[in-house]
Amino acid sequence: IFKQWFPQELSDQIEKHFQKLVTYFYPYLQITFHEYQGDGFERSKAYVAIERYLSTNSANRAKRLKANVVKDCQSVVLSMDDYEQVTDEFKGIKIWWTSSKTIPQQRAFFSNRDDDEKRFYKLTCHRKNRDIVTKVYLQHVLDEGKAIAVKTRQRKLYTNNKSESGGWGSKRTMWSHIVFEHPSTFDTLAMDPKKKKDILNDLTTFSKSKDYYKKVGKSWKRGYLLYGPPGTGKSSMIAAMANFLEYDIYDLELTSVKDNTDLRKLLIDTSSKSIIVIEDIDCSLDLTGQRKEKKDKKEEDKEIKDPIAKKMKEEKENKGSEVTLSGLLNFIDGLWSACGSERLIVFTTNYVEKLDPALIRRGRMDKHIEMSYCCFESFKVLAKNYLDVESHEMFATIGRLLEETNMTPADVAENLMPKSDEENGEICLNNLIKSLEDAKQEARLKAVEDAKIKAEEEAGEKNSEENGEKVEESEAKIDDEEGKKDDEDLNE
Ligand SMILES: Nc1ncnc2c1ncn2[C@@H]1O[C@H](COP(=O)(O)OP(=O)(O)OP(=O)(O)O)[C@@H](O)[C@H]1O
Ligand SMILES: [Mg+2]
Repeated sequence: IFKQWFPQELSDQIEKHFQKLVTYFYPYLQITFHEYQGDGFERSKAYVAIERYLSTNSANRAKRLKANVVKDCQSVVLSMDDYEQVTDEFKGIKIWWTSSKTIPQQRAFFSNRDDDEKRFYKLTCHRKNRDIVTKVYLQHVLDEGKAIAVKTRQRKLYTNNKSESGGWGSKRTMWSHIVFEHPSTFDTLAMDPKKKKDILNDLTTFSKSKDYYKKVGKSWKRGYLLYGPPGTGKSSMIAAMANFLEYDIYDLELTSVKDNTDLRKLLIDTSSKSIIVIEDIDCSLDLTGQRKEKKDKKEEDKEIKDPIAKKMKEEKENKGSEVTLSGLLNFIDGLWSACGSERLIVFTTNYVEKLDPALIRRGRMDKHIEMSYCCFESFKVLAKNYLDVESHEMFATIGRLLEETNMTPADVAENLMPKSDEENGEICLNNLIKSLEDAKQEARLKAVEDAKIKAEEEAGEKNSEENGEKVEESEAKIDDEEGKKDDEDLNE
């Protein structure tokens, strides 16, 4: 009726003034957050954060909920259904959140598609609280939402794809991942309790030190070197660290990285809140022997005359990695390593003495952790985890034997694990004592054998020295005699 009686221009004017009048008396402020901003294909980060915030803080008060199964994640996130309203309170201020959507008018009547619907959240609050809501409350919502997202996300275990001669194609990504579900935690990890506490403190301090790192002018990362014999729990420790800090893991396979440039690209493509792991760093690449290798190569090339064989050899060599020690040093502590934040870099090795000192200096590898053979304290943790036994009369014997022999936690754990339904704690502890005694006996025999070999070697050396002296003497004798003969010849 309104449109019929008034001409278009006039009705526009009236509507404009009416709106003005309403805003003049309307005491509320409204802010909308759209799911997609502009032409973006990516969901707005603010929208996602608000969704998470509302789903945990207010969704239980809403009457109609919507379930979203988060992508490649098995958990269900409940959020407010469309056109639902919830109330939130912040420092005594009331804030209303409404979820809503706009539907394009031209949409075909029979169309079921909802991808052109535009969802948004609308915040309503009193105008007098404008400052506190826009400056403090919104920041609080976004931070909370982000923190909830981090807590509920599925953590991932990444590994690098092999880089090909042309680099990674546009479609292929540098890292592939699976969901990270390792059950190892610091509770299940058997090691000296003091050392464990020290590591836990170190990790907690690191994760809270964002501002401190900024203040001292360091990028927010920390290097750990885990070293020790095989089976002492280095890999388990990495998993425990990731579970404790709720970080992702990037397991870097150095031999599949073509060169230093690719190594740098991989680094840039890692996210924050992650652990970058290089396992068995001493075996991954012959980082120190590169120069020597090249010299040898020249000599070998001279020897290989057959052109086909030579070409095949060259091709084989080219396939290998060209990552150098300096490339790796820069990866850990160079300018590029400052991109991203909150990252741990962990190296593991069985032979720490083989590593280049530059690689493990403080600043690159800040904390060196030795994972050693099983001690009595570690055994107690394993006994509790594997057998639910906290004390037993056999513990004293085991403690003594562990001091006398070296056995890795992996071996101890294997002995403690029941192999059938009939095996109870006592049988398993007996098994452990038996294998500890065997190991002790074996070690003793080996020591005797080693001593024997050493003695033989020393005796051999002595003999050869004596022989050498004898040879020299006889050579001198021969020389003398020959000299005399020559003199006689000359005289004749
Ligand atoms: N300290 C430990 N606490 C608990 N379990 C352990 C410990 N050390 C080893 N284990 C057990 O032994 C197995 C092997 O351990 P892990 O793979 O962590 O050893 P590692 O030090 O990484 O060995 P490697 O040097 O050969 O890689 C694990 O599955 C774990 O169950
Ligand atoms: Mg390992």
